[in-house]
Amino acid sequence: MAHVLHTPSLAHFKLPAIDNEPMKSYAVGSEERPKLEKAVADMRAAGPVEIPVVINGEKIKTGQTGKQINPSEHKTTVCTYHEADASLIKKAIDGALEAKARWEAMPFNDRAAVFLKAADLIATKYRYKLMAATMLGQGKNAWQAEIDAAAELCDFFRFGAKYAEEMYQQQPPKNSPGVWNRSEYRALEGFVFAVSPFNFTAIGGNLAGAPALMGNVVLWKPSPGAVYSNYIVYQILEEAGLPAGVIQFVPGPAEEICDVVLAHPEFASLHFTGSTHVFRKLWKQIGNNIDNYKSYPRIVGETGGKNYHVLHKSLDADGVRQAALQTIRGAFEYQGQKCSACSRVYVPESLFADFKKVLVEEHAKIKQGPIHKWENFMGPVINKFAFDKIKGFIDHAISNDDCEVIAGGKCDDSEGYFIQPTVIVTKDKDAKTLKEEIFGPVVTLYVYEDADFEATCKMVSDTTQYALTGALFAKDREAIVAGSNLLRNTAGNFYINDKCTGAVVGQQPFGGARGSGTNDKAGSWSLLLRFVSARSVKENFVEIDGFAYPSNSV
Ligand SMILES: NC(=O)c1ccc[n+]([C@@H]2O[C@H](COP(=O)([O-])OP(=O)(O)OC[C@H]3O[C@@H](n4cnc5c(N)ncnc54)[C@H](O)[C@@H]3O)[C@@H](O)[C@H]2O)c1
Ligand SMILES: N[C@@H](CCC=O)C(=O)O
Repeated sequence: MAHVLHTPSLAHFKLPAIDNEPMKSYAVGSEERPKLEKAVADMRAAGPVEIPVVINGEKIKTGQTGKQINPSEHKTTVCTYHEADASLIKKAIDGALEAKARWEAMPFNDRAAVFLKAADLIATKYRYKLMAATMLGQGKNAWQAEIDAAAELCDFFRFGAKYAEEMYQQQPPKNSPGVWNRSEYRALEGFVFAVSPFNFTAIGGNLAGAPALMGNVVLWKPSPGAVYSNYIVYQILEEAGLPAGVIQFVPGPAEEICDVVLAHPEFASLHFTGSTHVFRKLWKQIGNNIDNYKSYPRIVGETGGKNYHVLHKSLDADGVRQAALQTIRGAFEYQGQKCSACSRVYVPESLFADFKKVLVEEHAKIKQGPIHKWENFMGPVINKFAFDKIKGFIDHAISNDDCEVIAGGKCDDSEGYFIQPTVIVTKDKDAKTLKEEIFGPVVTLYVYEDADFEATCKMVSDTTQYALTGALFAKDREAIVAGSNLLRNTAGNFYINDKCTGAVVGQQPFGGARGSGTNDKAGSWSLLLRFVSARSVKENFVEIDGFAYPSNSV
């Protein structure tokens, strides 16, 4: 059995003050611009790197490899990664369980220090390298890489420590005379399985990092579309002092890995972000294995969205223009590959001509191309599968009499996976592109009669299975109140006169309900609560004279 440390508590430590990581602009002439340019150029010149599986700190080259390509120029490989197979996954689970006793016994300030140091390493020494890997591997431009791989990841680690500290301070409010009541927030028994998506480097770091911060051990299966950046995050945690075995980095074939992990009796929790159908499949698999587990697994999943902007007739000309500009950003930044991306817009008839005019004029100014060309607001979608899927939605709209493509619509995968930002107008409230998640740069507009605002809010609610993000643009305060109420359950993140993307850790805790996930709110205390199992401890200081109650006296 692993030796458990007995560490004296010599003080209650207070974390340093926590704030959002300041964002750099990368404008021409800024200090940071040439540094990032150099990091991207160096990474392109260096060619593909080789990434191992990491188990118990040991870098393992299995010889069974996959590759991550640069979606801006798909002939270029960003990394070749070794894949874990079933026997390595078993080894990873055994090693994690071995590492567990020491890690969960480590004082909180020491665990927190690892993540605070990792955040500082990301903000400084590794900022540009991590951003370059996110740009080249995941097709983000500089600004999108900054808000993800630098700012959000730092925020997840730092605010995570702050929320954990606050959670540990939650103690029973009452003690009867001669009694001391205490609450302990134990790590889960067993291990956590983190399965991360391609689209946010920060999400990968948080899926593995948040449970580990709470004293858990974690198997982290990254997405094939984000292995390079995710491995750098792993290495940063290692450099920050994360003990071997606490997070096992196991890229590889998703289904094979999931089959081994989800069948294991010590499987304690799934921490997933990705598509709704994969999450449901994994949930069913867990359900089917329920008799085999030592504990009831905690299932935490943030999944797809069909996010909306609703405009109200009270907007003036400036308000309409703002709504159009915010729609361009919300729908097309990072090529619409944010779970929060705006995918449908409901516009009152009286505003439609003006809204469409601004939208189409501004759309014509969008520059798209490889992300290492700085003028590009948009880059490629992640891979061939995504390209074909998104093109399928556009082709469907082109061939459908109820739909009109009013901007964009062209797709070109000759060098990279480029899909033009596409605007569709439909007369059909149940159009496919109004209902299904596309996860690409396609937005569908639906025009409603000015008098039908309430019915339209109901339509927004009833059209899809999702409830992730949404925005209401209005000037009239009564309309804002009415719309906010009518749309209450349509979005876990709701915006008033702002786009439906861009949640910031510590400011807008993120997550949706219905088909969009368990809404445990990434970047908040409530997420951390899912990775602990509380123990109530009552200590008694008083002795009793006998077992009988006073009421037994006669
Ligand atoms: N709600 C959120 O916070 C949030 C954030 C980011 C992304 N997303 C969602 O993620 C999706 C896009 O990301 P993606 O393309 O990486 O998602 P995805 O579902 O294809 O992949 C996510 C992870 O699941 C794994 N996976 C894929 N198929 C699997 C299978 N059959 N069995 C087991 N594991 C499997 C992948 O390898 C990856 O690690 C979108 O639906 C988007 O809305 C949601
Ligand atoms: N934090 C992101 C969502 C992450 C999903 O991809 C946002 O709010 O735009």
